[in-house]
Amino acid sequence: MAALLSVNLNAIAMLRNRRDLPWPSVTGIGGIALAAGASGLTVHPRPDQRHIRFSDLAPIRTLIDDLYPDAEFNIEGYPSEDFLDLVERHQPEQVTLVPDDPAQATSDHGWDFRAHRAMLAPVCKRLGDQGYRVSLFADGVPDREALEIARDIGAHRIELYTGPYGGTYADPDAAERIAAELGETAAIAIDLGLGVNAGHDLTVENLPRLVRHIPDLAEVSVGHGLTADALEFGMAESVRRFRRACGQEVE
Ligand SMILES: CC(=O)[C@@H](O)[C@H](O)COP(=O)(O)O
Ligand SMILES: NCC(=O)COP(=O)(O)O
Repeated sequence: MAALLSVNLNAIAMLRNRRDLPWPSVTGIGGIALAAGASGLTVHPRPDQRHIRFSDLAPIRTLIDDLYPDAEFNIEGYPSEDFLDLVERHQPEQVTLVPDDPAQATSDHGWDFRAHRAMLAPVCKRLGDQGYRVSLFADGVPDREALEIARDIGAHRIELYTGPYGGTYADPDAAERIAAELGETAAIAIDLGLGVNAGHDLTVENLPRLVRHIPDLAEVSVGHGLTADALEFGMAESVRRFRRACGQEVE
């Protein structure tokens, strides 16, 4: 089955936060994404709320419950007590735990499962006992023993960190090498009974190669690249709409 697409709304929230105005509407754009067939919405609220605000979560939950009950809400973040509280108040279908430092500009690595086993195990149990699907952010390194730890502490899935793969946009040989390694890692995870998601810097251009290497990829979450794509492919229509608003005759 083809990988599902969860649309990450962080970039939309960041654009909204430039002004003290309610647009672009994070929930509104989320609704457009779901109406177009996205299987879910992803948010990665950070402690400083620099893009997703904690107050964005309730309307997204309501949007899905009221209009798209088959869609999934995926909340990502570092498992601080505040984050876990946010998750438990908004009940996403999936929680993706990411080893982010609050000062980090964006996510740039997966968990060190050996070093963080003791911290992650009770968190995975707490979330798993409440019925959440738990996904752990993982580097694309085919390290079976590390992935066994992820499985043993109760993760249902891993999310492969694809930042290094996204960085190879000008180097097809490197893209092929990294995609093969991600594929090898995914195959081990699947063999261990874990589902495999992927995300970070994915684009229309780099997704086909990735899915060739990970035929059983469950889900990708995409924000930055998808927002850039929406701007590029939506800009012409917006210019026509604004020209009409200016009183111009537009073909
Ligand atoms: C875990 C991951 O790769 C994404 O959620 C990414 O961290 C998005 O966060 P930013 O939008 O802050 O870059
Ligand atoms: N979970 C990863 C994710 O949502 C990726 O976001 P982006 O790098 O596409 O902005």
